[in-house]
Amino acid sequence: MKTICLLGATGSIGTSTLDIIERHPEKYQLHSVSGHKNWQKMHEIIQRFQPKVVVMSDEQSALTLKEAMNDSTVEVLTGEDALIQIAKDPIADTVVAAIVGSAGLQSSYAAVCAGKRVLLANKESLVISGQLFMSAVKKYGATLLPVDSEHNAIFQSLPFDYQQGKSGQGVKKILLTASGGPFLKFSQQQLENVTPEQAVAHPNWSMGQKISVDSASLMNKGLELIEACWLFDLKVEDVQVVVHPQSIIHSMVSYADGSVIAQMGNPDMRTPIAYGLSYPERIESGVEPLDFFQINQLTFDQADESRFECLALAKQAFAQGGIMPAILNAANEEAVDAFLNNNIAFLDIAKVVKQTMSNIKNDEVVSIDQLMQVDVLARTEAINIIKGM
Ligand SMILES: NC(=O)C1=CN([C@@H]2O[C@H](COP(=O)(O)OP(=O)(O)OC[C@H]3O[C@@H](n4cnc5c(N)ncnc54)[C@H](OP(=O)(O)O)[C@@H]3O)[C@@H](O)[C@H]2O)C=CC1
Ligand SMILES: CC(=O)[C@@H](O)[C@H](O)COP(=O)(O)O
Ligand SMILES: [Mn+2]
Repeated sequence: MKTICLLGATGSIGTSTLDIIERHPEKYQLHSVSGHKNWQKMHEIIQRFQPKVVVMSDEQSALTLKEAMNDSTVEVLTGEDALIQIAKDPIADTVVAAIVGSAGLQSSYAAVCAGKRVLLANKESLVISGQLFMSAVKKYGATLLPVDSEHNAIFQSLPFDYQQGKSGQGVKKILLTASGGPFLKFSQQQLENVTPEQAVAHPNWSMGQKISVDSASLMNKGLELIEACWLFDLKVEDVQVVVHPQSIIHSMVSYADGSVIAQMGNPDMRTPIAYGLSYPERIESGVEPLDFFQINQLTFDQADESRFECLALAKQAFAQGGIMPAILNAANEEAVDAFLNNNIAFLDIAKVVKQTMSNIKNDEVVSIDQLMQVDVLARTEAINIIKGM
C-alpha cells in the first residue's frame, strides 16, 4: 500500500490522480491533499477520500472550508509552511506535485529533500531551479518520476539504466512532440486578435488555464525543453521539438543504431499518472487503448519560432543560465494572468517576457530562497511592463 500526499488536488492533474487512486483502493491511500482557493471542490474530495490532513494555501478559503465541514477528524491547515509540512511528512511515501507555477516549487523541493517518490507535474520547479533540484534528488535519494506527458513518454522510451541515472546507452536525440496548440495554423495577423477563450481551448488535452495558454504560445514547449534537459541530463542541441498536432505520440527517443522508440496513447493524463504511481509495474488507468483504425494520420512538422517567440525566449533563458529561467517563468506567469484577465493581447505575452528578461541582470543561483526572491522581483518588473502597455 502506498500512502499519498497530493499537492494541487483541486486542479486538473489532481482530479486525474484522484481518479486513479479511487480505481485502486487496495494499492493507494490518500493521506494529505492541498488546494488553494477552490474550497468547494476540496469539500467534495474530503467526503470522497477522507484524507487526514488538508491544506488550503489561501487563508480565507481554509477558514471557509472549516466552516463548511462538520467532520472534526480532518485537520485543515493553511500557508506555505503547511504545504512543506505535508510534502515532507514521513507518513506519506509518495508525493504528487501538481500545484501550478512557481507556487509549487518549495513543496516539491521539500518532497525531494525528504527522499520521497515524487511524481512531478509541476514543470516550473525544474525550470526555475533545475540544478539545485536535480542535485537534491541525488543527494537525498529521491525517486523522481516525470508526469508531464512528454517527459513520461521519454522516460518510458529510455533504457532502464538511463532511467536510473546512467546517461549514454546509445541515446542520440530526444524528439519532444508539440501539438502546436489551438493557433498552430494562425497567421501573425490572426494571432493579434485571439481571445483567452480561444487560447484555453486546447485541441487535444483538457488542462488548467495557465498551461493551456502556455501550449497556445508554445511557452509550454520551451518550459518542457528546459525540463527535459534537467531531467535527462541533456543539452538543448540533444532535444528536437517536433510538431505533431494529433498528440498520439507523446515523445520519442532516437538511438545510435537508427531505432526510434516512441510512447503512444490517447491524450489522457491518467496514463502517465498511473505509470508514475505504479512504476515499475503497470495498472489499469481507465484510458481506452488506441484504436489504430480510427486514427486517420500522424503528421510531423518543424516549430515556427518566428510566430511563436516564447519557444525561442525559453531557449535563450536556458542558454543564459543562472537565474534567467526563473525570470522567464515569473514574467510568463504574470503575462498569462494579464492575458486571461483581458489586460494584454496574446502577442504581448512574449513582449512582457522578453522585456523582463532584458531589464533584470542575470546572476548565479545560490539557493531556493534566493530563487523565490527572484520570482517576486521578476513579477514586479513584469507587472510594471504590463501597466505601461
Ligand atoms: N493539466 C495537465 O494536463 C498537465 C499539467 N501539467 C503541470 O501540472 C501543474 C498543474 O497543472 P493543472 O492541474 O493543469 O493546473 P490547474 O490550474 O488545473 O490546478 C492547479 C492547482 O494548483 C493550486 N494552486 C493554484 N495557485 C496556487 C498557489 N498560489 N498556491 C498553492 N496552490 C495553488 C490550485 O488550487 P485551487 O484550484 O484550489 O485554487 C490547483 O489545485 C502545472 O505545473 C502544469 O504545467 C503538466 C502536464 C499536463
Ligand atoms: C498533457 C501535457 O503534457 C501538456 O503539457 C501537453 O503537452 C500540452 O500540449 P502541447 O504543449 O504540446 O500543446
Ligand atoms: Mn506536456
